[in-house]
Amino acid sequence: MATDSFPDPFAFGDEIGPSKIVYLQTPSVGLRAIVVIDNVAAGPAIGGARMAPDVSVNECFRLARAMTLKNAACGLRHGGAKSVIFADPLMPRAEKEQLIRAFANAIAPLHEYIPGPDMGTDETAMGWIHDEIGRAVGLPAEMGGIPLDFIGATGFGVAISAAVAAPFVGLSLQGARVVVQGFGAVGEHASRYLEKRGARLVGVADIAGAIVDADGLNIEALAQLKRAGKSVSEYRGGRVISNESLVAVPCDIWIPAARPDALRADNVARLDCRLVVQGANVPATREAELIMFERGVVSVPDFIANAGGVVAAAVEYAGGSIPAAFAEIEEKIGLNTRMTLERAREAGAPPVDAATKLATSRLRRMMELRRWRV
Ligand SMILES: NC(=O)C1=CN([C@@H]2O[C@H](COP(=O)(O)OP(=O)(O)OC[C@H]3O[C@@H](n4cnc5c(N)ncnc54)[C@H](OP(=O)(O)O)[C@@H]3O)[C@@H](O)[C@H]2O)C=CC1
Ligand SMILES: O=C(O)CCC(=O)C(=O)O
Repeated sequence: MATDSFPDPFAFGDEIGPSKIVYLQTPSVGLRAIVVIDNVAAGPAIGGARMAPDVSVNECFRLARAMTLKNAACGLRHGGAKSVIFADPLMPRAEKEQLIRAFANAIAPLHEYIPGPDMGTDETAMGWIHDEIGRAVGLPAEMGGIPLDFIGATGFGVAISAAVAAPFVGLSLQGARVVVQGFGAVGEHASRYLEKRGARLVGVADIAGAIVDADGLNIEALAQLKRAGKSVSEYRGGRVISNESLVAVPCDIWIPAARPDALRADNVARLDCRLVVQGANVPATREAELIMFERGVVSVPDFIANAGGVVAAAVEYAGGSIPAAFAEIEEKIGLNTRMTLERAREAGAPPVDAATKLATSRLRRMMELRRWRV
């Protein structure tokens, strides 16, 4: 199927999906977007709408698959999808609103896709989409939504996952040293929730730089810098290091909370920690997972640890409340983290393999119940 100028559109296909890859263009407003609806056996697919200038179809597919596994692992009545709007998220607000509203209209016929916030979009953007087509999650509280990023749903889940995983590496969160790559919605809230449980943040990075302090960084001071549009590397005190060096900062728990493939074959051996809890989506390559396993670093996969946002989104979709969302996140992520690490230990296998089995066995059961399996 592939030609020299166009990739094979079925290259990603396997027994799970994707069910649709849709390219969207509205030239009059400069909209260019891709939606990957991976699998809808469990119900309409929920997945973030990302705004970024540089995401490939392959990356969008990997993100959609992560949503399929995440939603299945959590037993949600939703399939997995992801979308990317190719644009600079820092564009002027009026232009962004026009683009997002155009995106909403372009996805209107894709009834099996429910968009949520992701990197470069937020609850306001979801409000615009809902206003256009009556379908989005992670809505502003004023619209009856659960503002996922404001309440730190994903960061809370990451902290729960870390708390359950810690004893598997003989660690207590009390006094545990934590490094976080990315200080956005996930990174900041994960840092805060872990600090509440006694851990201390000893290293953090954003796009512009990284800062470390073995005695602990002040999270509120870092948050103030970000609110003022500055980099965490402008923090007073501590030591500025390069972004590439963050991976080697001595700590107990290393949390990727930024872009894909942060941990790769060429840098993962530099990790100096016992536990990795994946806040970002697809932050470790397959090779990196295997190297961590060989080196005895326990790695909790993204679709287990970072499900807090989508669990809250599903609760919102079903008409539930913020306290109900927190309770479900704690229960589902705690249980999935424990089952993943126990099964990995029993099988002598990397946690990502145990977690994939856990998610796909639930998914296959749902696929068997659907007519279109035949
Ligand atoms: N928000 C959510 O509920 C969920 C998010 N995720 C995933 O978590 C990750 C982060 O999402 P979210 O926090 O919402 O995104 P945000 O845009 O709020 O934050 C991303 C952070 O990562 C930083 N960053 C980007 N690139 C780099 C880099 N190369 N090195 C270091 N830091 C970098 C950004 O820096 P700067 O501040 O300078 O821009 C920013 O601080 C993504 O992979 C996302 O898909 C997964 C589940 C749910
Ligand atoms: O934003 C949402 O609704 C779902 C969260 C999401 O996209 C993710 O977990 O990556």
